[in-house]
Amino acid sequence: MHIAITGNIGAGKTTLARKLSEHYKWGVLYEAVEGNPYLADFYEDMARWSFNLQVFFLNSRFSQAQKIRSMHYQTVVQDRTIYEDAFIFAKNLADSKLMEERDYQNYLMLYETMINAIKAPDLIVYLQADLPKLRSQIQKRGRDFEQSISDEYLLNLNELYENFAHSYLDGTLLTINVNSLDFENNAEDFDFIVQQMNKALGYR
Ligand SMILES: Nc1ncnc2c1ncn2[C@@H]1O[C@H](COP(=O)(O)OP(=O)(O)OP(=O)(O)O)[C@@H](O)[C@H]1O
Repeated sequence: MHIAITGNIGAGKTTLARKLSEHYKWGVLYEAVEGNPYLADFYEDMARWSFNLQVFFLNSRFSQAQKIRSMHYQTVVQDRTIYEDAFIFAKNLADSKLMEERDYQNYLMLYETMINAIKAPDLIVYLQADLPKLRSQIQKRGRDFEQSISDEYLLNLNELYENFAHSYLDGTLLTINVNSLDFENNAEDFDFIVQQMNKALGYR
């Protein structure tokens, strides 16, 4: 089974993916930040590096989805989906004129070819968080290159996340508002998420 966690930068996907994999004894595939050849440059100059970064993420997410389906004997939780790359991050860059229209169209054609070759996750868990929560987590994590992220960028992404969550029809999507949750340090908060997931997965 393929479980995917979606949500804006700093929503807590990586932490939740880790905690869920420990709790359910699932496999886990993280987003590759170390070893990403474009990410730091992208945050310095988005217009220059947007297309390069998007192609890198698209390929990495596509390989993950293929790998998960080939591991049919095991449930795997994935930190971020290919949908977010195309309909949230790349779209935001095109809308903001930080990616040329012809590059975005080229990217979307590549995305279409790829999406036809993979299956949708069995469950998507969307971690919904407002700006103050995202900001505080980004600050806490302290990655140098993320400190330049503007409020506007995060707010635009949040709007696209909401559109995505409301229009997603390829499978089940569970929305969890995490503004007042601390599922990393508070067992009750983590339990609250597990209960909702059990229900969505049809577990008792
Ligand atoms: N398609 C994309 N376009 C632009 N930036 C992306 C894309 N996918 C991921 N990123 C960036 O790569 C980095 C990934 O970091 P990480 O895996 O820690 O996830 P995160 O989004 O910060 O989430 P969380 O805190 O919820 O785990 C972030 O800076 C994120 O914004």
